[in-house]
Amino acid sequence: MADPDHRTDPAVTPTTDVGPRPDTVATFEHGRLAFGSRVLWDDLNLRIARGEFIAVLGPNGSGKTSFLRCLLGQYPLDAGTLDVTDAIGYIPQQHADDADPMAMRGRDLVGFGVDGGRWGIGLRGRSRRRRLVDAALAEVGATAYADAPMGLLSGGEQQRLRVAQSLTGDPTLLLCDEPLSSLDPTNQQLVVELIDERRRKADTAVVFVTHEINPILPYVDRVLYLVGGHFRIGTPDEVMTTETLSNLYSSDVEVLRVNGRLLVIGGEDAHHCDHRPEPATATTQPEDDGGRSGLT
Ligand SMILES: Nc1ncnc2c1ncn2[C@@H]1O[C@H](COP(=O)(O)OP(=O)(O)OP(=O)(O)O)[C@@H](O)[C@H]1O
Repeated sequence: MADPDHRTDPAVTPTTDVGPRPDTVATFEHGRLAFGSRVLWDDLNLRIARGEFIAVLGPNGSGKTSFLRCLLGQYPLDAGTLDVTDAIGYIPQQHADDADPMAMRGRDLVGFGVDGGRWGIGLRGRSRRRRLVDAALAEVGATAYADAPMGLLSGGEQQRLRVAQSLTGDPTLLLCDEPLSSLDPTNQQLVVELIDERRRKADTAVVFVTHEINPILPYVDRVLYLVGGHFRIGTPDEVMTTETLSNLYSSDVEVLRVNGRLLVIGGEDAHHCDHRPEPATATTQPEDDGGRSGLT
């Protein structure tokens, strides 16, 4: 967790602890990712511990999926280092499935997690595959409909199968890219509980990209909030405040707590400044920015 010595702003954790630790699944040190002149983040120092639940928040285009892609090894950092476990499970955005939903059964989808969809695996491979698929289906309670075509299943059942697919490799780090979108509140709750159960049972770290923090708020240890090349890291109580988000968005944002839920007013509108770097303002950092600005 936070190293008090690195704190420049008592409200947030700007630069989290760095250095090797056995209970760590990923460590960014001075990480920077940019596409051309567009900097998504710079000087990112973040250690993700076993069993930790991290929510990645931010407006469209702020770099949430790119953050997952870095962890998956698909996007190399432009500067700094990333040390990450290779035992990673991944729940992609729902529309990422490209197979015919009526031609594919649930267990086929889960099997892709074992062999990536390769054909021609030998007999020994097949029995191992079946064992891993059955175990993953049981872990998420999806055995009963594993042989039905995906296209006949509800959104919640389909998402359960995607969670199963992500667990076949026994991950120590589970990356979730908006797994709740297009689910109703009941199924959102079921899927979050499933993911959190895995976290608790196997001490698997969870990095959860979402536009809506409320369904996961009770489970979240820390938030990584990305906006237009800036970021904040800290507990929900530290980051999800009027002061911190107004500072991050460089505009008025109000955070209200209503019946245990967070209501953020203004942030989504403000995000459209994410192309804001201009020569005159790009190098101007808020006083408490602690060097976390990604603007160059
Ligand atoms: N391979 C790439 N090459 C160039 N630009 C890219 C690439 N990948 C992402 N980007 C750009 O980086 C920015 C961040 O994209 P990313 O998909 O990470 O955002 P996001 O926060 O996940 O957005 P959303 O909430 O809409 O899913 C976008 O402007 C996107 O166009």
